[in-house]
Amino acid sequence: MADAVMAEDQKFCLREVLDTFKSCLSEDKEVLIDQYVAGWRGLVRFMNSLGTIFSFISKDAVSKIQIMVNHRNGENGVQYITVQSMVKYELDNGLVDITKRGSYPESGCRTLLRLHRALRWLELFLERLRTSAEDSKTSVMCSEAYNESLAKYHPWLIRKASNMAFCALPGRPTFFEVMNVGTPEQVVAMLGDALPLISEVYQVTEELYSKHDLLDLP
Ligand SMILES: CCCCCCCCCCCCC/C=C/[C@@H](O)[C@H](COP(=O)(O)O)NC(=O)CCCCCCCCCCCCCCC
Repeated sequence: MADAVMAEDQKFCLREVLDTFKSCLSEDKEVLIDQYVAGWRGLVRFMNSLGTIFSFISKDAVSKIQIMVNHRNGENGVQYITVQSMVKYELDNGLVDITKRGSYPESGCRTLLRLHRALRWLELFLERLRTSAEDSKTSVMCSEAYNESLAKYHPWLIRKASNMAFCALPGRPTFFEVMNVGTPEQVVAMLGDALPLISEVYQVTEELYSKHDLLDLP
């Protein structure tokens, strides 16, 4: 059993996780929810391997992932194949709380919006990692990326807890090792490959949400 767990762990490689995000866009640029959710699952697994101090973050991410999986497995699962079809279905059927929280606290639209905002954090953080010098601090890169993105949607206590957790991040060399991608040069190259795709997934979602006025869903 222990061996099986070890083998599982050894297989873990951040390249595969980021590749999942690459596979999120369909040919006609729709965002595929199964792949999007699989990408987040992989990232959460990576975060868990960094220590239990991140478990309050991973709990929230896991619960949002689970809400999306439940929509996909529900009787209207086919409506949730892409973010585009989900938005249309939920809006057409009045399944979204638009101005204040009410009957639909677990709508796909508001849940995915939270992950979407976190994707912006990821994009900013990975870009900082990619261009960082050897002696740069991951905690600083992480909190700068956070302050420019997710922080503005979080209350004071969450911001405080998040910034404390970031301080527990390992230094750049160890962080790169845990990514299990290869040499630092290979990590940087991999990030350079993955980032444009992550950024495109973010942009496509952002434009869709903006077009339907969904960027502030409660
Ligand atoms: C590697 C370091 C990990 C840093 C993670 C940075 C993100 C910090 C997010 C802090 C969230 C704190 C938990 C609570 C959040 C909720 O209040 C809040 C609002 O939800 P509500 O409207 O339902 O109430 N939720 C959210 O904003 C969604 C947060 C989702 C966070 C997903 C984080 C996954 C991190 C994956 C890290 C992978 C790093 C890979 C780098 C090579």
